[in-house]
Order: sequence, then C-alpha cells, then structure tokens
Amino acid sequence: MIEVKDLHKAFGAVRAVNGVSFTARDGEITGLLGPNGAGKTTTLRMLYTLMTPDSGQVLVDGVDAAVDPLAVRRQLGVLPDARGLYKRLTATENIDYFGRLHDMEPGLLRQRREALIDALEMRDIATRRTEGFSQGQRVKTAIARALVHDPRNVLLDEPTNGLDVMATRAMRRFMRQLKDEGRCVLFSSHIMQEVAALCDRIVVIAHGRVVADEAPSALLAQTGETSLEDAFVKIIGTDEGLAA
Ligand SMILES: Nc1ncnc2c1ncn2[C@@H]1O[C@H](COP(=O)(O)OP(=O)(O)OP(=O)(O)O)[C@@H](O)[C@H]1O
Repeated sequence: MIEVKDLHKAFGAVRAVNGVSFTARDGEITGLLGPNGAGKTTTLRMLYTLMTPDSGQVLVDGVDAAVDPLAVRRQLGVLPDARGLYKRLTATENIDYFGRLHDMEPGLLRQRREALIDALEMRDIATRRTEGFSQGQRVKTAIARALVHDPRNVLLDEPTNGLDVMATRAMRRFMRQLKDEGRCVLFSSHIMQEVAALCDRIVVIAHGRVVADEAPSALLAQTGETSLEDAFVKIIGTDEGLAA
C-alpha cells in the first residue's frame, strides 16, 4: 500500500506538486490522471525516492520513504518515464543486472526472469541487445526489469505511451494480472480511456493538486456525466471542478 500525505514540490516559481494526498491500496489499480504538466511525474518521482519533497510524507507498506529509502525501493517496482535500458546488454542481461543489484539468489532470479519473459510475451527479443528496440519492446524489458525482485507495489509512469493497440491491450492484461496477484498498482496517464479501462480508483490531478479521488462510478455520479471523458473534462476544466 502506498500512502501519500500532503506532498509539495516547487521548481523555482513553478509549484509542480502543491499538497497532493491519496492512498493506493493492495489488490487495486489506482490511476493518477491529469493533463500535461499536472504534476504526475513529479509525484511519482517523489514516491520512488528519486526526488526529495519540499514537504509531506510518503509511506510504502508503512515505511517512510524519507526515513528508509532503501527499504522503500525494495518494496517498489518502477517503470520510470525515461525507460533507461543499457543498450549494449540484451533484454535478459538488463533484467538480470537489476536482479543482481537486488541481491537475488541466482536460481530465484532465473526463475523469476523466465516467468516475466513469458508473461510479457517477450521470448522472441529476450536474447537481443536492446539497442534498436521498438518502443513496445523497450517498455516490456523495462517492466520485466522493474518487477524481477517481486515487489508488492508497482509504479508505472505512462506505461502505454507510444504502444500500438495490440501492445496496449497486452499491457492492460498484464496490469490486471499484477492486481489479481494482490499487488498495489499505481500508474499515471493523461488518457481518460486508459484509466477508465483499468482502474478501481482514479486520482485526478490538475495544477499540482488532487481535484478528485473516486471509484470510476462515483466520479460519474459526482459530475452527473455518463462518460468518464466528460467527467474528466468537467473536473479539470471548470472552476468548480478545480476547487472541488
Ligand atoms: N526538473 C524540473 N525543473 C523545472 N520544472 C519542472 C521540473 N520537473 C517538472 N517541472 C515542471 O513541473 C510541472 C509538472 O511537471 P510533471 O512532469 O510532473 O507533469 P506531468 O503531469 O507528468 O505531465 P506530462 O503528462 O506532460 O508528463 C510542469 O510545469 C513542469 O514543467
């Protein structure tokens, strides 16, 4: 479980994250939804301890990220916005390298890596160097690498960005599988459709603030709209929505 309490982060005069609080629960998919520049990536970066908040608190399975960042990283699997693969290494070597950084026992690492290669349908690219990989192939490799140590909590920054329809559908299936395994899955997106198709809970962020935090059905009821896209536009696009 991930608990975020009153996070703030400014870059000079830009208040990128301005008092964000929410909870992402185990066995659920939580979507962080907001327009470009809303503060999603900055929020996620603070959650995975890449960036220090100006104020506020992040708890991962009850562990405070400011107090024990290493313990928090062990509990997290992260697909960052910059996928950052080692291009001279094969997909398998990229995954194994992360497993070794997590001090995994070789037998367990092999078993877990092979299971992820199957689950992500990347057997055909497993022994290829990642240089020249397509967007979808890079995302799959980065996700396998992020999950090799079997984390309870999974953070994905725009996981379907740049993926085609088939790859997007496969990614959604995979995220549901993570949820069914009881993990806490938190991902960011600026695409309503994406969030609607997957989420148990939607946290809408605009201008660095949470403007809604509801189950999809409650979001519709709250806005009086019949489509989630209209609800999203209403929430972020009107003064009432922004003040909510
Ligand atoms: N390192 C930085 N230095 C200066 N400004 C930054 C930095 N990182 C983010 N910002 C600013 O903070 C605000 C929030 O950015 P952030 O990347 O968190 O948004 P986002 O919701 O992830 O957007 P997108 O959907 O476009 O990726 C933006 O105005 C952005 O320009």
